[in-house]
Amino acid sequence: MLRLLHRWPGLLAMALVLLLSVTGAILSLYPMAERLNVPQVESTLTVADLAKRVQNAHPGVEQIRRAPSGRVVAWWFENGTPGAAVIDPATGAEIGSPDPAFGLRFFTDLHRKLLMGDGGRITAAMGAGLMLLLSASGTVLVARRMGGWNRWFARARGPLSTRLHTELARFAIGGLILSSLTGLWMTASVFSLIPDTSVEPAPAFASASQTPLAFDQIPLFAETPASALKELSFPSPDLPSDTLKLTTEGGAALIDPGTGQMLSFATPGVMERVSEIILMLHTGQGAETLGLILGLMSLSVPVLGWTGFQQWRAARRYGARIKANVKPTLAQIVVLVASEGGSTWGFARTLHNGLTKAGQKVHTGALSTFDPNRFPHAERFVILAATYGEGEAPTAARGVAERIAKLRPAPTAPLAILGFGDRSFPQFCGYAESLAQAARAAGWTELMPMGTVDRQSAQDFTRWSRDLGAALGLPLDLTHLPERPRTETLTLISRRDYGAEVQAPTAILRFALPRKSLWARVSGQGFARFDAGDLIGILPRGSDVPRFYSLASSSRDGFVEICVRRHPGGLCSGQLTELQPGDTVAGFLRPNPGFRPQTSRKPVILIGAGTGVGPLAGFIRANRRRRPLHLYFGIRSPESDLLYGEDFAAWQKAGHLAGLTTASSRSGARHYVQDALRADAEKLRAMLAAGAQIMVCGGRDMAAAVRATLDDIAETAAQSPATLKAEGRYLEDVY
Ligand SMILES: Cc1cc2nc3c(=O)[nH]c(=O)nc-3n(C[C@H](O)[C@H](O)[C@H](O)COP(=O)(O)O)c2cc1C
Repeated sequence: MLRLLHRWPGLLAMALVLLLSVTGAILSLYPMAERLNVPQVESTLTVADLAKRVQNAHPGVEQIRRAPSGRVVAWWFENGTPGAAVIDPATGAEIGSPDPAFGLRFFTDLHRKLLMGDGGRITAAMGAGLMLLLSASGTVLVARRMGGWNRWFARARGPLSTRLHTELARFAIGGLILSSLTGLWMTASVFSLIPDTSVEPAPAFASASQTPLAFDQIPLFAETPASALKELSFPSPDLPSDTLKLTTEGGAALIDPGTGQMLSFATPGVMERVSEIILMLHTGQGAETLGLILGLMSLSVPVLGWTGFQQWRAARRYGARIKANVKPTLAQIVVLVASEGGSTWGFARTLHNGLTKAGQKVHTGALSTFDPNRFPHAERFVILAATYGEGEAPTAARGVAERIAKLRPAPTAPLAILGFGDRSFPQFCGYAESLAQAARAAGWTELMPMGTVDRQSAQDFTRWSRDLGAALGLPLDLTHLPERPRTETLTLISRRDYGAEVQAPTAILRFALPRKSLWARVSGQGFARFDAGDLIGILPRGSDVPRFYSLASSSRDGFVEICVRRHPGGLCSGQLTELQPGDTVAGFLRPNPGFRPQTSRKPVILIGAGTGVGPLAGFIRANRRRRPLHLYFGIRSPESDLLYGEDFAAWQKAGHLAGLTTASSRSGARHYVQDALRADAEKLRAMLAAGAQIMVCGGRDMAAAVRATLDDIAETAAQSPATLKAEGRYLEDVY
């Protein structure tokens, strides 16, 4: 409920809340700028001195006002015309126009009333109300996420967007609550919803017969420092019994200009003082540093909005579809999920529903935010974890195994782990295995031995669910019906064929970008935004199990390109390599952020063989900044399967590709790509010493041979693939 209260106002009113916070942050700069720019009154200057200086310069002075920033403005009426100016209190001379600068007026109007009238004011107030709702619900959610109020300052866990959202919220929430509450108060007072209890001194009349005294003869003027002045009104020359009126923080007094006597006095009421403090807290006038801090806090709103939106999208994709998710603090069984592509969430949902039906209080959430303190009543933990790369964690769960290994004490509730993977990878369920080892290292009790699910096998899952049921003493026998991924239709526009002569029939297939709705474009969903190296899942006809291919293009190229080799008997590769322009396939996008060149100007050594050149070609095509990219490409024969052979010369000419080395295994000297690397050892070492990154894409055997060769070539431990990997400078996309 609380989450909904946080999410929907956030999403619906994002634009309005953003506008208010950014304009608020801009306006917070003005009071400080004003304080720094206007001359301040000397500490010894009295109201009498100031009044005299101004009157000398402008005998027709009607009023002097001093703002909290120290800015003194005088109004006068002389020779039949009114005038006003900012005054230098040291001389009484004019130093500028009192009208606010265009920027200040514009941003104030935008902030207060969206450049409209009362309708804008009410909308802005609604924005402030929503900000208050978001901040208040966010406060409780942060406390919940951290595992209680006493852990408010504990370290935030999880993927970057989640951490950033929590950290910023902790920094800014107090300021946002203050600004929205004070903003609401100010709008309410504009609409007279707050009683005006300002007290005025009782009316009084001056003795009309007396000539006005010099200001320093008036005791109150001589005693009051000019720094305490708020407003001084002079008597109207047309009304002989009119009085002087002096307003300071302490109150307002009416004074007889002829006798210097105070005729009446009023101190401000509680409400008036409260209103003043609220005005100061909201505008920063009179509290400029606080204003700047509040402005800085407001600036966190755009980032909070964006990271919150990212979390909503991630939750919508997976977690939000978990029905009857019990609060973490009340859960008996906690199911934690580490997934990249989302299919493991589908299994988690089946498990969640099965356990709930069996009468358990179950909470299912992402492993990335795991913190045992969030689950004080947990009796059992279950981790469902997919594996990526070479036995590595899905992107969001990186670092969790290391954290688990350091848990002291380990949770008392026993743990069951189920790994999801693919037996054709050498590190089958390698990440789940690392988690199991980490749990052992921490001394976390095992509920049952680790289970595995190969290629999302429903049978494997059912078998494991029975074992889990036995361990929990519950009748579990779960059937998982995989959800068909939501696909889009891709139409082939062109194909280039290679390799038939060397028994490696391969095609570069180029599809048109599917049409995107405006919403998909704005939110970057599906094919709206992707990079070379991301994956496309293709659902072949006759199967609900997707096959993944690395993308050889980015959305900026305006097409979707993949390289496919036809495997004997391969269902998907067979269908793809038979496509003709105009034919369609069903596909969906899966981001692969772990395989991207680092942003830097340093060289990149691209190593690929066969269809593995696809994403590498995509990086080269996208290399508009002409970073030095060196491609080592293993093929069978230059006459037959040199994929992108027609493009390399142009890319080299355009500066997109700095070096190209091919190694052909079925012609001439029978070279493999690792032989080409060995021949270039000197050059490679120099590039690595210059901070180069290595990216390898292709078959598993090729990748292993490349790793071994580079290990041989490395002269120092710092250049070894293991060290480079740990630094994120050695990336592999292997199949
Ligand atoms: C790029 C890529 C790399 C993978 N690497 C491994 C691996 O090293 N070991 C393994 O057992 N499974 C590996 N898999 C298989 C996935 O772990 C498996 O398909 C899992 O069910 C995906 O779950 P998810 O959709 O929840 O992310 C890999 C899959 C892909 C697409």
